[in-house]
Amino acid sequence: MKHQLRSSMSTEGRRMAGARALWMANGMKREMMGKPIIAIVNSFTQFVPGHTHLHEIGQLVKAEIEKLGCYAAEFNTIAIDDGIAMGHDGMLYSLPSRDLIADSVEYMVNAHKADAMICISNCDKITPGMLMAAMRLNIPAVFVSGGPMEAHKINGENADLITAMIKAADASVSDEEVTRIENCACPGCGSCSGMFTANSMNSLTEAIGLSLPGNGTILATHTNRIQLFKDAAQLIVKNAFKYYEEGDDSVLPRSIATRQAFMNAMTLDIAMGGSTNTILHLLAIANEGGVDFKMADIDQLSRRVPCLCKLAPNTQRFSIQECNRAGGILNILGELNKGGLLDTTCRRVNGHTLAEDIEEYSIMKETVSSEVKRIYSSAPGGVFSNKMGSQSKTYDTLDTDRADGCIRDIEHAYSKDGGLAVLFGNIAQNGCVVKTAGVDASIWKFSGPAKVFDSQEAACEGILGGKVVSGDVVVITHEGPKGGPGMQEMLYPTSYIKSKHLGKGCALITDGRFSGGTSGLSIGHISPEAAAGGNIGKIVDGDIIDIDIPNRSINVRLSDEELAARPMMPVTRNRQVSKALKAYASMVSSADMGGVRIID
Ligand SMILES: CC[C@H](C)C(=O)C(=O)O
Ligand SMILES: [Mg+2]
Repeated sequence: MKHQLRSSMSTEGRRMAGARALWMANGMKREMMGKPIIAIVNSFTQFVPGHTHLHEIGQLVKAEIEKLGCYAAEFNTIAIDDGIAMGHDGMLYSLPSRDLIADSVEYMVNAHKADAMICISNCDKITPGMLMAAMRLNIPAVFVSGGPMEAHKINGENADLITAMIKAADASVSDEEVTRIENCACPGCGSCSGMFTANSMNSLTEAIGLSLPGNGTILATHTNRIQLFKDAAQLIVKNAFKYYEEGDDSVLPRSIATRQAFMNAMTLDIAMGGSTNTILHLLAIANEGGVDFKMADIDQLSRRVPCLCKLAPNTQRFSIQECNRAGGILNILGELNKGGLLDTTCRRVNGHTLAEDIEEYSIMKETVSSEVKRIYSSAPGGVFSNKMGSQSKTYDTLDTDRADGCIRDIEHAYSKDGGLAVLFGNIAQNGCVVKTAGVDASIWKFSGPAKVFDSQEAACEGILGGKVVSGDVVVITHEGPKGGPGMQEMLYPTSYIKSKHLGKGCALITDGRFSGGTSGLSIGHISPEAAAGGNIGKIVDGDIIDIDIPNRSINVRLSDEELAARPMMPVTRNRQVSKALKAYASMVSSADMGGVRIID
């Protein structure tokens, strides 16, 4: 049964003459009326290298769509660069911007009754914000991200912005060395080259099935990225007609991003040691679509999914470009499928099932198609460029070494249970998260005295000032979604712990969150947060904290009675919070629900 075009609201009927006049003033041809109007949700900005190359691509997509007879209208969302916003109170705005992006997409698409949308995202909060909007609106949608940044290597090891941050705070490193590293750490456009949050989310979008093969790993500078945009533009038109002309609901985001798809995506996330932010965002995206996907599901998966792929910051040997050479996301999924860990019946935005795409895009088959070789041979250009598709270098061979290559098979897994874990205990009755893939196995069990700080800034000062010593557990409170507000990423304190060469000697726990660039024994998203009365707010210096990743527990060594009798520690910091952020804080949930807005 056909579906009526949403846009008919403003293009049909005598009384909409004014709206039609305005559509034609925008450039719509009269013969386009009565066909789907496609929104191009772009996110170009020159504040973020992951978005600085998106200016022209929106109009290239428009041209591709209009060749097929549909009118396409581009608009832009905001995009915050976490790596620039952090280290000061700019980071308070990062997570709140996710929900602002989701709202801005809803406003534009519903105000103008667009029929379908192609979402051009990339960095940390933009992809999840647009995914939240897609699940909220549930109109035909295709995702295509700006693509990952090339990785700079020094003596075969990754040298990225995390390297720059750690070296810069290490007094033993010269100014010249710091300058040398910062000059090469980010060699142009794209989302920072490790399995940080942006690349984690763009890879998960590919796993969920809302983007095309290669979306998570084809480099931003490669010409194959432009081909991906052209393919996505053609696909959104095809899907819009399937939905409105044929009544085919299978192209809708909620038909694709089902509970099974979320479980597949989380399985991938655990297997690749993705950023812990993905847990926060997947919970929020599922919530928008009414999908039953909770922290308990993540905990259950983390106990049986092996870690099959480690990229920066979990290793300095590989980054996204090497993952692409090993077959990218669909080949990690292929290895997981061999272990029966996926539901491959899930249908994807290209109309295929996951089983079909895993089979078609495997690089381990006898004969690999030229299309598959083209995608996974995309290699770095090796020169600075902030222009999309500025080079077309290729690898001579693909990485099919599943024993010691970038992607492992289950027999050669880094660990039998995954790269992410959920812990519970009297500090986190509703859970907290840790990226196990980034924790040295020697400290999966750790106990030590608390050193408590009620702000990220105070913690940074304490770590750099020598207040934190080997054996300590750094506790950063009142940095949750409500308490911060905005649940800051704690990349600076976790990096400073490394700068002070305490990486294996200290733990850090917080109701805040971590950048995907964080590794080490860093436990975040503690829920309930201190600002919601959580027990983390009762911890004082010297309390013994017991962390046990294998047994999934985190406790302060106090009896229930002692803990209940403890008062909440007062907040001593002096932080100026704007009205906009206070409004956010007044409605936001703790991290265990994804830091979502609670209205009803
Ligand atoms: C590398 C740090 C990056 C900018 C980030 O914020 C993340 O991955 O979340
Ligand atoms: Mg981030």
